[in-house]
Amino acid sequence: MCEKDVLERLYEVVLERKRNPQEGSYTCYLFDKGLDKILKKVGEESAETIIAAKNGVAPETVGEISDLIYHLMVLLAAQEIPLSAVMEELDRRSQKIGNLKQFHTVDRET
Ligand SMILES: N=c1c2ncn([C@@H]3O[C@H](COP(=O)(O)OP(=O)(O)OP(=O)(O)O)[C@@H](O)[C@H]3O)c2ncn1[C@@H]1O[C@H](COP(=O)(O)O)[C@@H](O)[C@H]1O
Repeated sequence: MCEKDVLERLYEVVLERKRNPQEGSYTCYLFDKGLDKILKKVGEESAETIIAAKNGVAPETVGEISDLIYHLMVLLAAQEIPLSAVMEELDRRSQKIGNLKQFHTVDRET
């Protein structure tokens, strides 16, 4: 099973929670709390990802990235942005290689 399938299934579950709230659902708790709470969680999970990566413990980094991706899915659903919009953007970018801009090269040399 490829990563895209997992993401699509996760996004579907998140959308389903938004449409049909369920007791005991953490996703519903986030939608109930609203956008500020969802954004705080995205920030928190981003910071935890950075610290886990800095500590160099791969399973912790994987866990934090998974938390971050889940909360990003909730953010997409909250903003009514389809996951396919992100997939299409990534796909569009994959058509182009050699994306390093000239000024990045200069930055590294100085
Ligand atoms: N992928 C996830 C997922 N990743 C992380 N989390 C939850 O995110 C929370 C993050 O933990 P924290 O300690 O940072 O937060 P907390 O202290 O529990 O709560 P707050 O700080 O947000 O108040 C935990 O409660 C995790 O269980 C997730 N909750 C749900 N999912 C997916 O969503 C599906 C539906 O879940 P429910 O909505 O709970 O039914 C699940 O089957 C999963 O596929």
